[in-house]
Amino acid sequence: MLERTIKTVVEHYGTPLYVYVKDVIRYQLAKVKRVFEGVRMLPTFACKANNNPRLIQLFLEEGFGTDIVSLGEYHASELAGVPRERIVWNGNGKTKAEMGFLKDKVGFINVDSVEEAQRWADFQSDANFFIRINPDVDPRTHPHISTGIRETKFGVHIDLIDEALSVLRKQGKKVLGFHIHIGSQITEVEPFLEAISIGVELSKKYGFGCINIGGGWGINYSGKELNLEEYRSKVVPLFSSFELVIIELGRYLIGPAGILVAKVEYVKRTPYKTFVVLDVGMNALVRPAMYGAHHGVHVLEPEEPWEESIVDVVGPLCETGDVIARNRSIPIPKCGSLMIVEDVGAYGFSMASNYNSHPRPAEVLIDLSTNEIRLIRRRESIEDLFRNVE
Ligand SMILES: Cc1ncc(COP(=O)(O)O)c(C=O)c1O
Ligand SMILES: N[C@@H](CCCC[NH3+])C(=O)O
Repeated sequence: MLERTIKTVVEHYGTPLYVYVKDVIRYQLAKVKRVFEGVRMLPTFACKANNNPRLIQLFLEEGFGTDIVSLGEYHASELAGVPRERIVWNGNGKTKAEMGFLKDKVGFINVDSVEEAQRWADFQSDANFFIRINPDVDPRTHPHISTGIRETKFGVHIDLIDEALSVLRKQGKKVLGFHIHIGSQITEVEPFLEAISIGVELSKKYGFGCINIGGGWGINYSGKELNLEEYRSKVVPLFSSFELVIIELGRYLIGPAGILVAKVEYVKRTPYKTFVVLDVGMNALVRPAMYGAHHGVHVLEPEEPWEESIVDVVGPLCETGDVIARNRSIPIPKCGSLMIVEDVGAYGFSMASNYNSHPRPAEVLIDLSTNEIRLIRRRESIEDLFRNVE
């Protein structure tokens, strides 16, 4: 059924195309809600994973707010209609211009350093402040997306908490608690348990009844994902005495709901290797090139006779690293047929670029239960690329 819908959608909107499946979003949301049953919380969606306001709206309808890191993400939240009291502002490099603009437009501000705390002296704000701590816990994920070990640029070292707190309090800022976010695509419960336990102990020591536990839940790209039963049984009991627990999930909510639909231009055979050449590459999906990330690929129409080969699935860009999938055993696709790249709902479109002057793909939201198909971002045009040229 999904395949038939995809063909219909492509007839209307062409390729390359990001397609999000509402039914999967609902499924992910239900799983998250089940984990936190009985906990007093503010769940937020991390807009950096996907900034489409029409998707943010789906989370808003389910009681979510947003985690933002820029004026652009604030604007995405505003377009979606997210109320101030549900917006959490993160970032290790908040500019004074951003501080002046956002100081009374967000409900929560996570302060990343003593130096940032000092900069807040220039601004009045009645927002709720949290101090992001660096718990020095290894999340056992890709080094580029590991944020909670002491070598990374994020968070206040535990020895500097008193200083950050006193700087903010002297300014009359309302400090409600600690924020902990140790990284992304974390598939083991232990690092969460370790880091959040540190946050909980510190909250007790400082008398805080609120805590922000960040995001980072890992999804199943290639066999392993975070075990939510284990998370519920080991981590959630830590929250029993808190009056507010904030979470900032991105990937878990939207990652599995997105696919990238590409067209197979042709199959190139050399004496050494076979390449499936798509009409899209690292310009629309940079994760494989950037992190060596694995995304499942699915051939809709195999060549006859059916022949499985080991191939590299590549894009059209002038970069050797422009690879979507490396050394995969898949059926050889028919030229001109469609190929699907899986689990790209998070950090797919939001990290897409115009490299080699390719316009970014369109985005479509589909609901398999009602057959509803909705274009939620039109394809960029060549004119869009040069709109700002003077
Ligand atoms: C502060 C903060 N919160 C939340 C997130 C969302 O992370 P994820 O998409 O892994 O849930 C990130 C990204 O890692 C982040 O930096
Ligand atoms: N961009 C990363 C996730 C980074 C999370 C940001 N704090 C990825 O694609 O996996």
